[in-house]
Amino acid sequence: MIDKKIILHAEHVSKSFEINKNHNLQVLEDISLQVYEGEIVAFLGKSGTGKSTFLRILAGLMEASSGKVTCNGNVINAPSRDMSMVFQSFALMPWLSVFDNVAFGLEALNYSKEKIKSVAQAMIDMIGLAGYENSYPKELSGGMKQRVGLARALAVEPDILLLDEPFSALDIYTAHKIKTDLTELWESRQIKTRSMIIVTHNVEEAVIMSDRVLVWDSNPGRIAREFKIDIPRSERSKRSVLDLVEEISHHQHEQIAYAERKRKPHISLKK
Ligand SMILES: Nc1ncnc2c1ncn2[C@@H]1O[C@H](COP(=O)(O)OP(=O)(O)OP(=O)(O)O)[C@@H](O)[C@H]1O
Repeated sequence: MIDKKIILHAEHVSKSFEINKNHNLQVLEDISLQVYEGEIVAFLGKSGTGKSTFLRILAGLMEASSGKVTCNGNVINAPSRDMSMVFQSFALMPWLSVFDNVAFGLEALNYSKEKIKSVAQAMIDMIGLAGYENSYPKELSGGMKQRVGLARALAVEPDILLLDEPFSALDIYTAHKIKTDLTELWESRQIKTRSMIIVTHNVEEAVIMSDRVLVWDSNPGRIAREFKIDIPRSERSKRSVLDLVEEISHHQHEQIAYAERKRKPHISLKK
């Protein structure tokens, strides 16, 4: 068996926030994760399980309380050019045109003006925004804004793309189209990204897009279970993944029911 290369490695990551002098909220507890070259990993879980917090720690946007993250063997304690992030809220700069939003990250890479221009234009064409170079975010639909977010993140050719609920603000048709485009770019290797992590609440999205679904549990947040998706991506359709979607949804319902039972006081009715 050929050993797969680990690109991103989190070791025993915990995080707590100080709520007040007497109270720390433990959001993540002892999370370890290895992300390999060539895979898409989905984080699936209900709200508040700490998925976004963990993603921010992986991206170097937030410090862990304990534990360590390395990307390509380098310790992450600040944003790294090996990783880019795509946000649910798009996080575009409203005062910049589509072209300048996409070119923004390239300017930090000390590329020549010509190279910035050609890379940004190639990315705009690839992601389906040709003709909108001079538009401003306020003139775009949600789907187009997220295409700009993706083009900006991909332009710097990150090894890892981190996607924090990238489709949840979009209508289902637009979301479906962008997901399909992104997975096609990934499958055909038109993008140089070697791994992706996608945070989602949507079981079907996780199963259709990823190679591994990691189901999160809360209080404190942790990875509770892993489901491997062995169906080739090109053969995945709503029908072919139905059993897996049902199995994962069933697991999630059991998790929620168990948490509810723990939360509620036991009531016994005596005659
Ligand atoms: N800066 C912060 N200070 C205090 N608490 C925080 C902070 N950031 C996150 N939290 C808390 O950490 C917990 C996990 O939040 P997080 O956003 O990581 O969860 P999530 O699983 O991504 O949820 P969602 O799917 O709704 O985005 C929540 O209880 C949240 O209130």
